Amino acid sequence: MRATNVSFRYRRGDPWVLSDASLDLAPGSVAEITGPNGTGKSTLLRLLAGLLRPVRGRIEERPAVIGYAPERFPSAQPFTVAAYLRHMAAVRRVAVPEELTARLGMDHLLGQKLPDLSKGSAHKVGLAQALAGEPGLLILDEPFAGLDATARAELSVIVAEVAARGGIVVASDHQGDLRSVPGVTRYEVRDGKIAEAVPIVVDDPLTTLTIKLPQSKADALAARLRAEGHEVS
Ligand SMILES: Nc1ncnc2c1ncn2[C@@H]1O[C@H](COP(=O)(O)OP(=O)(O)OP(=O)(O)O)[C@@H](O)[C@H]1O
Repeated sequence: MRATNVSFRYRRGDPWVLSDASLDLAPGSVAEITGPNGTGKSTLLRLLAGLLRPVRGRIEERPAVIGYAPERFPSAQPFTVAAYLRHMAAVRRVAVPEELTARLGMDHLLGQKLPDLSKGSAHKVGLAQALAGEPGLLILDEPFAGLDATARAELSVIVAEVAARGGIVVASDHQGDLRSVPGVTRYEVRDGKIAEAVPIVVDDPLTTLTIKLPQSKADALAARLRAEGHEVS
């Protein structure tokens, strides 16, 4: 799949979010999308998923079965979890993700109404519907946020399985969990472009650094460090 010279802005007169941005994704690849806050990561993911159309440029060879999980699951819908998953599977013409709900530890949620779910549980519903049907393209916006440790570990395994089957996985991931998946390529969205980021050396042991700085500069430094792939809490 290929995005070539893609430019996008939400409205005429708005600043361009992406400008002549290109990205090549081979079958079986896992791409982590990084970048400072508000730089266009979610926009890029929606463009790749086909939910937004480039204003200029083109996206080609997109796999037929696409799974997309947004950063925030829209839980204000009058369905139970089971009914929602059945409905989405029918709309997408894929199988109901029964095995996946067990793997994500959400079988006990199936009878609950979507608006009654906690944020983490609602997030799992979004993931389960995206993972249904063995997607050839899996787009995940901050998939690990709000998940319990067991579900986080299982999701990494599922992502690796999708890639091993030849699927393309593209995800933003502030938490850094995706890096446990072998062969992840990191890309940074910055100034409207997409560039391959410096690879993280997984074997390099992590250390914790305490930094004291003026409060007013903390957010900007945290964003910069996250964009470089560091864990910041
Ligand atoms: N629906 C929308 N309408 C208009 N502008 C939007 C819309 N969604 C996002 N934007 C703008 O597009 C730019 C990129 O936003 P986007 O959400 O893609 O960034 P992001 O890198 O995912 O941010 P974050 O790290 O905070 O999640 C921002 O300036 C944002 O305000």
